[in-house]
Amino acid sequence: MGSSAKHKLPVIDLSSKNLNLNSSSWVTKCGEVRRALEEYGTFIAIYDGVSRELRDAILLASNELFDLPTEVKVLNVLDTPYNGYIGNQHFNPLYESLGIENAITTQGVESFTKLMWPSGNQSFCENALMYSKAVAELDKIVMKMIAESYGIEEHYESFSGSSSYLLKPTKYLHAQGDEKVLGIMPHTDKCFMTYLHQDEVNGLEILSKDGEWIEVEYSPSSFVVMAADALMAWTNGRIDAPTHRVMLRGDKDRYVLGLFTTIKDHIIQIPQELVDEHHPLQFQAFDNYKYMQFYYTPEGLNSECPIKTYCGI
Ligand SMILES: O=C(O)CCC(=O)C(=O)O
Ligand SMILES: [Fe+2]
Repeated sequence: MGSSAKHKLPVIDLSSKNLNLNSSSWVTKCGEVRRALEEYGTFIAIYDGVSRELRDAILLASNELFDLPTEVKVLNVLDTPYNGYIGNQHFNPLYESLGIENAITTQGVESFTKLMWPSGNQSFCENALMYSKAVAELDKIVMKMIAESYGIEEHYESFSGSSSYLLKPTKYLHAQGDEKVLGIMPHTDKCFMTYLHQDEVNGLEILSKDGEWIEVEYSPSSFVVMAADALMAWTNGRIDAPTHRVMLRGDKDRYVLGLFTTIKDHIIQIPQELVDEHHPLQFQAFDNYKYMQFYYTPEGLNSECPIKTYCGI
C-alpha cells in the first residue's frame, strides 16, 4: 500500500450562492455527491456557512481547551466509550480529543463549558454552538442530496429529526523529526456521517478501493465529508465507509474539529428502493447508537467489519 498519485478526492462546491434547490445544477450536484461517496466514501466540500472569524475563534478556543490540566479534561465522561476524553493512549500517543454531546443545543454546549471552566467561558460556549449549528446545516444539505439522488427522501425524513451531533475538538502533537508518524490508527467511523475541519496542517489519509492511501489536502475554508458505518448500512452498501488514518509530519501541532452525526432512538430500516437483484439486502434494521456501544465490546473490537457482525445478513 503506497501513497497515491493517481487518486484525488473530488471537491464539490456546496456554498449557498451556488445551490438553488429548484435548478438543474442542484440535480447535477446531487449526482456529484453520490458518485464521490460511491467511489471514495468521502469528498471535500467548499462551504461558506462558517465565517473566517468563527473558524479562527473556534480554533483558538480549541487551543485553550487542550491547555487545561488533564485532571479537568478527564472529567468529561460520556456514555459512549472513547467519546469523552482521550489522551496519551499508548497506541495513539500524539492524539488527544474531547467530545461535546448535543452540540447544537445550548444545554449540551453549556454543560460541557461549565465542566471545563467552572467560572465560565462565554466565548467558547457561543462559538462552539454557532460552529456546530453551521456544520449541522451542511449535514442537512448533504443528506438531502444523498436521499434525493437515491429517491429515498421519505426514509430520511422519518429519522432526520433523530440526528444527534457530537462536536469533537482534536489535537495532534507534532511529529519529532522529518519522518511521517502515526497520528491515529486506521479505522472507519461508527456514527452516521462525519464532517472534518482543520487548521492549516494536513495529515488525513483515506484508503482507496484499490488499496492506496490518498493524502487529503484541504484548505481551512473546506470540510471533509465522510460516510460512516451507519450510512453504509442504510444505503445497503452502495456507499462504503472509508478506512482512514492520520499521519503527521513537520513541526506544528495539528488541530481538527470533527462533527459526528448519529441517529439516536430510532431503528433505521434499509430502504426497499436500494434492494434489487444486483443489490441483495445486506443489512437488517439497526439502531445506530446501540451499534456504537456494541463496537466497544470484545466482539465488536475483534471484528474485521463490526457493522456486518452487528447487523449484516
Ligand atoms: O484528524 C483527522 O483528520 C481525522 C480524525 C478522525 O478520523 C476521527 O476523529 O475519527
Ligand atoms: Fe475517523
